[in-house]
Amino acid sequence: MSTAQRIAFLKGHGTENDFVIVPDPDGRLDLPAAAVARICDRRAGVGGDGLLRVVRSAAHPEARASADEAEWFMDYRNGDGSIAEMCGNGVRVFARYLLYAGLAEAGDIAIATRAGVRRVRLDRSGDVTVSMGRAELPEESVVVTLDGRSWPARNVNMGNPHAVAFVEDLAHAGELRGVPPYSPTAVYPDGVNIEFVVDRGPRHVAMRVHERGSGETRSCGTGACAVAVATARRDGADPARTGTPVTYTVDVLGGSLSITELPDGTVEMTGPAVIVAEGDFDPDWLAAALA
Ligand SMILES: N[C@@H](CCC[C@H](N)C(=O)O)C(=O)O
Repeated sequence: MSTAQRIAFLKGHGTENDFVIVPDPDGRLDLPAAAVARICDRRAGVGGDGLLRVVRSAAHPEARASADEAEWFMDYRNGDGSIAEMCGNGVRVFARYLLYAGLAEAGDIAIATRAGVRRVRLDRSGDVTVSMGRAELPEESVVVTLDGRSWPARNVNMGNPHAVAFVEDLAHAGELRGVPPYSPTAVYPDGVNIEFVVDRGPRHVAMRVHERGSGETRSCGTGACAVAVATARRDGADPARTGTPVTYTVDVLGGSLSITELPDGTVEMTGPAVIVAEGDFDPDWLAAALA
């Protein structure tokens, strides 16, 4: 057994969008993209759709300015190691971890992300609610193509980019092995998360998602918010105009999320967040992954 210092990790998920959580309060760990991809590898690593590094805002250059408002920064990485601005399921799991580790109290927790500070409400058990900020709906949109069929997709930004396509049948989405082609690609210079959506009933939809940097996942929180807002506009609902909140249930492969758009334009997401396991990286394995 190596005598090198052991680094802890945990595993968690939110509606089966799963994450490796790496506590690094003082921001000492340098995690290059290749190391993150190795850790998230489902065969050769711990396995996960993404990685959540838990860093004190004061110890991270991208979050230092938010340190007075939010003690902790969610350094989110996709499964391929790329950096994303925001992760909706991730921020619920991140908050659950803070409580689990005794780093925060139940109630309201502010968490710094690359998309800004997000406020999270949670108790010792039960669902977690996050104020996800406002959805932006840029005019430029794309056409998404899959298995020889094409659909227009609504452009929604939840801090990260989404293209929401309403389809007749989720089976049309096949296995979503690669990035579904979209055009014009210039609309999303940094890539995009693509949601395929069907109606399930009044204010109730189901989606599948191909995530930028992770492939098809069983859930995407920011994607579910984007879907709820795009569906509301399609249905002629706009809380900012009517003053009435609108709630959609969004089914994902890994469960269900409740998304409410409020009259002030902000979006609230409620769903589960689970810590599954904790352990240590083998120091030699980690050293090789970091090399
Ligand atoms: N699964 C996440 C989104 C993670 C980031 C995304 N893949 C991106 O690159 O923007 C969620 O729950 O929101």
